[in-house]
Formats: sequence, structure tokens, C-alpha cells
Amino acid sequence: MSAELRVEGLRRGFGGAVVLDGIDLTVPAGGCVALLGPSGTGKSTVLRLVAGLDTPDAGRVTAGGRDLSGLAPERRGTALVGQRPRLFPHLSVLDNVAFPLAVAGRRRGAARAEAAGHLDLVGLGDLARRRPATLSGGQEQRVALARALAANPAVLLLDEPFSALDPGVRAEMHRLLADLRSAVSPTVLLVTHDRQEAAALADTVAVLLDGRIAQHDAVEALHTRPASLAVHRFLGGLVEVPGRVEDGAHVSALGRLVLPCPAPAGPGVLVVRQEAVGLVTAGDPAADATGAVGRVAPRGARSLVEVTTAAGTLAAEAGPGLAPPVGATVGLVLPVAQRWVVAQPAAG
Ligand SMILES: Nc1ncnc2c1ncn2[C@@H]1O[C@H](COP(=O)(O)OP(=O)(O)OP(=O)(O)O)[C@@H](O)[C@H]1O
Repeated sequence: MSAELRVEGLRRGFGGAVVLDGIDLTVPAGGCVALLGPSGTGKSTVLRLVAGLDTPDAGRVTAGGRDLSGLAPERRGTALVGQRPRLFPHLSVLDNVAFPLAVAGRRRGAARAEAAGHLDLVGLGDLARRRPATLSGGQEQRVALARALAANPAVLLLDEPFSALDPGVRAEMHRLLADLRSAVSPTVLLVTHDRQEAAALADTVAVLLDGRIAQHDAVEALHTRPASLAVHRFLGGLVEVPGRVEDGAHVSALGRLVLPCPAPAGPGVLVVRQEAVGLVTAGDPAADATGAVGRVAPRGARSLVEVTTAAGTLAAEAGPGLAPPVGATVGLVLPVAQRWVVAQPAAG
């Protein structure tokens, strides 16, 4: 059973400070949306409001068209898995997973048989008799997922469920969640502050900034077609060229750069992902900007190269061993297809 989750006009403040200022968000039935935002922006508060663990000041939540307002958490058809697994230490792994089934009135044998199926689903069928204290962190989180799914929730709420795990185990959990989605298609709302995790797990990503959904889109669109400079910067975008749009081109200190699609005339900041910016030798006719390398910062095997140009500091990524030395004059190519303008309100 999975249902469309709809959050409409959700508002919540604490002690006079508005945290959520009118959140609208839809997760299609069987879909997975990641709610991504900086620390303290209210991501967990959204999940708590959906789960019924907190009450909104305004707005409502529906699942499959059913208004959840006023319903107790256990009557909402939601299941929440957080950063900590919160297993019952005195129960076996199997009985932990069987717990929601027993609460729902299933006989012990039937509950255990069903729970065993859910443990198999998370790859822990062999550990049914163990106590939680004997499990690794990743295994405990698998049990927590199995227990949440055993409740047959219409909506599965995941609040940074893998952030306490080390990177290798986290990658395994990402694969597990993808497998679970194929096997049982729950509707999933996932809270994370990790951009890579959001990209790996979700169909679409909603960016929560300043109490509102700043943009809800496919991951690639968020990176290459941000709705605002705040979204561009939150997603790590570094290349911004202030200027204005005139006759299908962006005009700035770099000159006239043709745009791949129509943009409204007027002030606008040209953005291009630094991963898409090409580094060429100075004087290359393909270069859209020229400048001196101001800084080279390692980014794993690659390097981030900052270049001081007539339009300010721009950035490009260089492959292993390909970063030019600090002080060298280089050219930058801003590929036409990768150019995007974020319109700015006219000054004054
Ligand atoms: N019960 C509460 N009472 C008072 N303030 C609260 C309460 N719950 C949340 N807040 C405040 O609301 C804001 C948002 O908190 P929330 O935990 O939802 O953010 P978050 O985006 O999930 O953060 P993080 O990524 O750090 O977990 C914070 O400033 C927090 O201190």
C-alpha cells in the first residue's frame, strides 16, 4: 500500500521564530522525494508534522487524499525511521520487527512469519534470533527499516537514517533502499543534508531554505537550472557572472555570451556549474574568459581551479594532474548548453 503524500501551506513557529513559512510539497504514490536543506532549517519538523508528533500552526497533510489533521501518530499510516534505530533491547531482532504487527492485533505466529519475510527483505533473515546489542550499526538500521515496513505504512518517513553510519555501510544502505523501493514501492519522504545522498536515492529533491521550498526538481535541474542564487549556492555552485540579458544573450564584463534558450530581458546572473567549465590555454579562440589562476584546491582526485577574470573570480575543475599552477594565465570555456541565467530584481 502506498499513497500520495500532500503537504499544503504548512506553517510552524517556535517561540516567535517562524521555522516553516508555508510548505507545499507532494510526493507521488510510490515515489521518493528528498527534503534537502542546511542544518536547522526545519526538515525534521516537516517529518514530525507529517508523522503527527507535532502540530502545525496552519496547513494540512493528506495521504491518499485522507486528511491526517488531528489523527494520532499510530492512526496516520506513516512510519518514521530516524538517525538512531531505537530498537527494543530486550526483544529479539524478529520480535522487534513483529512488534507493529502484534500491536495491530496479529497472532504471535502470524506476526513472526510476516516479520521473517520483512527481515529477508533487508537481508537479515539469518539474524532473527539475535538481540539488537549484538548487531552492527548498519544491521540495526536494517532492522529499523524492516520494522517500519512491517507496519505496512502508506508513507515511509526517513530522517537522516544513514548519517550515523560510516561511508561504506552508507553506500550499502543506499543500495538496500533502492532494492526496497523496487520490491515494495513505499511512498518515501527522506530528510537529508547530504546532496549526494539525495541524488542517489530520490526521484526529485525539494530544497528547503528560509522556511520555504525554494525549488522542487530533478537533481540535474537543481544543479544546472537553479531557480535562485540561493539554490545555486546551496548546491555548491561557484560560477556567477553578473550582467543583463539582451536579445537572447547575456551581456557582462565578459562581453556578449549567447544563451541556449530564451531568458527574460533585464538584470540577471549567468551561472554555469564549475564541473562543466572548460580550462584551455590563454589565447585559445574558444575561451569565453581569460584570467590568472588565484588558487588551486584539491577535490579528491580532481582540483578546483579559481581564476580571476574581468567578471570576478570564476572556477573550473581540472582532472588528475591537470591543474595549472597558481599565477598562470588560462582561458575558461562556458559551454553554451550549460549557460543559465537567474533573473535579478531591477535595482532601485
Ligand atoms: N520543539 C521545539 N521547540 C523549540 N524549537 C524547536 C523545536 N523543534 C525544532 N525547533 C527549532 O526549529 C528549527 C528547525 O529544527 P529542525 O530540527 O526541524 O531542523 P533540521 O533542518 O532538521 O536540522 P538538522 O539538519 O540540524 O537536523 C531549529 O531552530 C530548532 O531549534
